[in-house]
Amino acid sequence: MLTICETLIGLVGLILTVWHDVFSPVLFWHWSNPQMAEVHGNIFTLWLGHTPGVVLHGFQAVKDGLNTHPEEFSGRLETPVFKRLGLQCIMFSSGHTWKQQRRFGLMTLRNLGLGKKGLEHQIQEEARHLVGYFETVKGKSLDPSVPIVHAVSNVICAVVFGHRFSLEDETFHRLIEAFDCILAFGNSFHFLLFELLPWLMHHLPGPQQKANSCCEFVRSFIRKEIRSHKERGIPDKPQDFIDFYLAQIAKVSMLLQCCGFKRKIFLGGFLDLKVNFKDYLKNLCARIQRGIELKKVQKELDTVLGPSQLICYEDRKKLPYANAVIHEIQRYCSIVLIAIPRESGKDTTLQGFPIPKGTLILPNLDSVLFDPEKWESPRQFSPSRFLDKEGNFVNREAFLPFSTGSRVCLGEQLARSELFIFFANLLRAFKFTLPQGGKEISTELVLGSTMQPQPYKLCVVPR
Ligand code: HEM
Repeated sequence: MLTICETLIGLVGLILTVWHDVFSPVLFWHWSNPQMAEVHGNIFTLWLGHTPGVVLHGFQAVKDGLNTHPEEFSGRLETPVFKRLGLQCIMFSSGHTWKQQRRFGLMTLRNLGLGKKGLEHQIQEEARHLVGYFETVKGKSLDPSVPIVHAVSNVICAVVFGHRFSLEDETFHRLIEAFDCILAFGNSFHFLLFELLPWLMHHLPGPQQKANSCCEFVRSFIRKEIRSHKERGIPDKPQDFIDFYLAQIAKVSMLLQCCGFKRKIFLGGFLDLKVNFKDYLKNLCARIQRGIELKKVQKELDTVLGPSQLICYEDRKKLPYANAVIHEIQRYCSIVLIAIPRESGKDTTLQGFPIPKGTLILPNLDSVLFDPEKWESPRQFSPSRFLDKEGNFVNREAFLPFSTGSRVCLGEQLARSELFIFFANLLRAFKFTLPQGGKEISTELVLGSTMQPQPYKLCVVPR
């Protein structure tokens, strides 16, 4: 009976939703359209089927919403798809479970050497492999996203599993494909149907079944990794995320069981963030080809760094222009249009507007990165906005690609280090040119859970 009701409610929701055209990716884009805020103000409500969603538009609304209401707006929606696919990871959990996972995640990243030499060494190692790979290609035209995806994925694999994979590894390819498939499903119309008609869609053939089997593949891969960690035993000094996790379970197994702390899912969730980063780096390479003064970055790199000097994150302080270019790319590309939606945990008010418990909160990060109140000519690419008159790097408060508040991106520091070290290594070693007779790289982005460039090819030529 319940499932029939669910289906009927879902159908009504579907009609409403399609009518309002709200859930489709095109409209996802539409919500973030500045004209919506011009008409309705910087805080406005959208009805997503029968759920109210409050969009926070522009720096002030996002900052007020996420920083002054850290507790009230720290929940996530628990949706049928996440439940069925078993995606109860740190990113999508709420309340006590989320707090526990977040504390443990931060502590473990620190223990593994985040902000110290330990994790930086992994990134440098991957940068070395990446440069080595591009050297072997000898300037032939290629899609650079493949080796770049491998490099960033390998950093997170080293953190979680304690080892990297070779570019030829079949399982590694399948793992990356599985994440791509899950993300693609998340952007599809079938995802929407699954949210609205979970019972029906669970039994019908279609992309939802493929996404399910991809989740199962990732889970079984992680199970295997956990098994092999258990077999070799936890070293006195844990080496990776799984070691820390197993050690923690051994210490407080009873407590963890009470909290419903699901290790494999957490790790799965943790892993899937590499996809964000991959899109960003793909974007980075595409944008590099356009009007960016790469030569100026390369001149700065040549002046400050030796040709074979190991590049550290700390070096950004001596490379203000390169640092400014990376920041401006990240602002201008704005790969995460809307931060992962939050859910209000109790009735509250925001800038005088009542926000009832259970409201979906949609912080529009794109509108922050292009807020005309905060950025001069925001639609122009201009690294100098991150430099003062003397050419020193300056931080900008509206630079929030990683969001802000209690659920700010957990991997922010890791991502920043990777971006800087990969970018500096690649630009020191290579110039990037279009293949002869090749098409200009399209600046149209592909809309998805993160924005991606159109497929493209480049020649990576040693300098
Ligand atoms: C350029 C790369 C990245 C960008 C732009 C980015 C951006 C974001 C954003 C916007 C959120 C949502 C925050 C919110 O709900 O307000 C988020 C969440 C998260 N990110 Fe990232 N991220 C990146 C890379 C990474 C990496 C490499 C990791 C891996 C450690 C990571 C781990 C996480 C986690 C665990 C969350 C969920 C935090 C929570 O819900 O408490 N991210 N990220």
